[in-house]
Amino acid sequence: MDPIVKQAYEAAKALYAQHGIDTDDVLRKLETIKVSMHCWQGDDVKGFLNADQELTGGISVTGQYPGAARTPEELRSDLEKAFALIPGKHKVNLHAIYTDTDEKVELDQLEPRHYERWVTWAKEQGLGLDFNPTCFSHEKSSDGFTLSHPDEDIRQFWIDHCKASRRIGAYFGEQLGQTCVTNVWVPDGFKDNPVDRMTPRKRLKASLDEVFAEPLDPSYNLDAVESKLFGLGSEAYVVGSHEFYMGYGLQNNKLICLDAGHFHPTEVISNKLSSLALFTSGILLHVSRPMRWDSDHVVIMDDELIEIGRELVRHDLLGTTHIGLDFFDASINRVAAWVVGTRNTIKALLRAMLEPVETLKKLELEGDYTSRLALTEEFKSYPFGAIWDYYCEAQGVPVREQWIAEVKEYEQNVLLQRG
Ligand SMILES: C[C@H](O)[C@H](O)[C@@H](O)C(=O)CO
Ligand SMILES: [Mn+2]
Repeated sequence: MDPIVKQAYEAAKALYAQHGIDTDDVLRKLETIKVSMHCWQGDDVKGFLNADQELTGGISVTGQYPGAARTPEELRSDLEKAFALIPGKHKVNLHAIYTDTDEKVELDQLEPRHYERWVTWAKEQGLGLDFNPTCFSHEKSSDGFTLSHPDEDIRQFWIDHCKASRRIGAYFGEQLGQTCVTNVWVPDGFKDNPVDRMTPRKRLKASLDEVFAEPLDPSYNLDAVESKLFGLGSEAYVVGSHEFYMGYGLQNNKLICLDAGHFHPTEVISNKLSSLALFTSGILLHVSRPMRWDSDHVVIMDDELIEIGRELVRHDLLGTTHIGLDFFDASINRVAAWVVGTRNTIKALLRAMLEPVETLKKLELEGDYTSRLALTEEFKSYPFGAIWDYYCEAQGVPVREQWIAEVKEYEQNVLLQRG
């Protein structure tokens, strides 16, 4: 252990102890928290099934940074590099288009065997896997509709794809001994004001009922549904709105996925957790960073990330909340994007765990808002960085910015060789 890191930790530990916070305990708890790192940051949401297809569904990746993964092997190598720079053991979130198979297979025909190599790798790496049907970047979604499509055959195709996806999720869970969260997001919506807002929602509801009809062991697979306010090309109306999925999820005991970029620009998901948690058995988060729109920027330590961490910690929601990441930036090194976003998400949880929550709650209850504000502000400059550095060192990953040199070396030796 680096003596400077150790010394700084001991000094910080003593400061936190004055407020009854046991930093060793905090780090033991932090170690148990898994973040689901999304595979699609590694190749700009292309996947391997129909890699030539244009990215559709109202999402967009901008940037030309070299080195995107072109094969499952390359993507796994990049993920391994990122995980080597992130403390803790985590999960990888796969989209259906990230098959690893020599077969040419359609989305509605997918089977667990098309992901066997991912499972073998996840076992070797001690990682969990999550899953998502891919209801975009396909000729059958070219007019912007999938599970709510008016054409029965097309709708059935997407229903069958989502059913297949749940079985793949259950296979992941059973094989890896870690529950897989399979998250359904569909882009369906209208660019301009619709006349009939209700009928597409009726069709989406009926489709979901079919998708979820098969009972699966919840210790293997948990279903989630993800809403959205608008997308590129669905600015006026999205079928799967927040109200739609909140209703559907509550009525059908599904995890409700809150994506930080899927609401009005000033609306935050942190403020939703304490309400939803009262009525759901669990929540899925897509931690992202919308900039003026659902831009999916890399997650930074901004006010909203700090607040998400606080809500999860203060209300003891870590046991029932599945934390996933969802951003894609092709203008910077993609491995670095993962590392920055994932380290920040874990660090935000640590920051929240290092706050004197009981004292603050007591002050609030007593109506001493002056002390509540003053103490909250003072804690912003408490030395959580020293605890973080110690955690990184203890977990065998680079301390502070030392990881940047490793990414640069990997870029030279691996990413730039991809042409
Ligand atoms: C690629 C993901 O499925 C996608 O980002 C989805 O989760 C989403 O947030 C769409 O805006
Ligand atoms: Mn999302």
